[in-house]
Amino acid sequence: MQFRHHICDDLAYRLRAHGISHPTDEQVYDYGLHLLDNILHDSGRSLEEFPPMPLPQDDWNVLAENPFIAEQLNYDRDRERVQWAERFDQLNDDQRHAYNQVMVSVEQNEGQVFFLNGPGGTGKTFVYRTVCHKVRSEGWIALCVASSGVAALLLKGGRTSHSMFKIPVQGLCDTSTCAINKQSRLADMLRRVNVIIWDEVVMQNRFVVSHMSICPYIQIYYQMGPGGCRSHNARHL
Ligand SMILES: Nc1ncnc2c1ncn2[C@@H]1O[C@H](COP(=O)(O)OP(=O)(O)OP(=O)(O)O)[C@@H](O)[C@H]1O
Repeated sequence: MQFRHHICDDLAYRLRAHGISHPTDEQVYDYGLHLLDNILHDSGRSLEEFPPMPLPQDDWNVLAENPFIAEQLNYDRDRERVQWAERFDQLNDDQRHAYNQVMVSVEQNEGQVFFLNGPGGTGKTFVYRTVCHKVRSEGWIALCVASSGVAALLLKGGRTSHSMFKIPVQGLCDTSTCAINKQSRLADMLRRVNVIIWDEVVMQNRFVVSHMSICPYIQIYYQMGPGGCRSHNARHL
């Protein structure tokens, strides 16, 4: 109670951004408790386990959307559509073949895994950007990850795969698991993903690749970059 004013000092602003034009102090503190509870839920705990902490009284879920989902949907769909159309018209035959294979799987929710392989500068990035624009123009989620921070910088909305999927950094083996609680907001977002584009996947430890391809959260990922990666259930393009 003693520190609540300091902990919640930016929440009045956030509530105003959500349409509550004059939030009372009680609303601000209650919203703060709700956010604390959300953070604890991400690690499988809850405020109820920490008496005498008060519990939130209002249902703030209707107000506070999942920030992971909001981030992935925060694209201007009309702009994405225009960018998709520009690129789609320019695809050459091979690129169009790869694009069509992936988009059929995405649209029909087939959950296939593809590897796109080719020499440097042959237009692999061009294809996956076209896929991304199409998916985002439909209001769907395209996750872009890369095995290195530098490669992730080149992707729109890109993150490193370790950061996105909480992949263990050390001691990877065939029983390793990603540190994602299935009740977390990150897991909720992953369950809604339509396509995952994974640049430079061949740089990844083989246990990461084989586990992600059977992970129930993941419907599809789509590898770009030179190299000869193989997987029993991947289609090579
Ligand atoms: N169909 C196309 N029409 C016009 N420009 C294209 C087309 N395909 C690729 N390009 C251009 O060619 C250049 C190289 O393409 P891109 O970066 O997609 O290759 P890449 O295979 O991903 O290369 P790397 O393996 O080095 O990452 C880029 O400037 C891209 O805009």
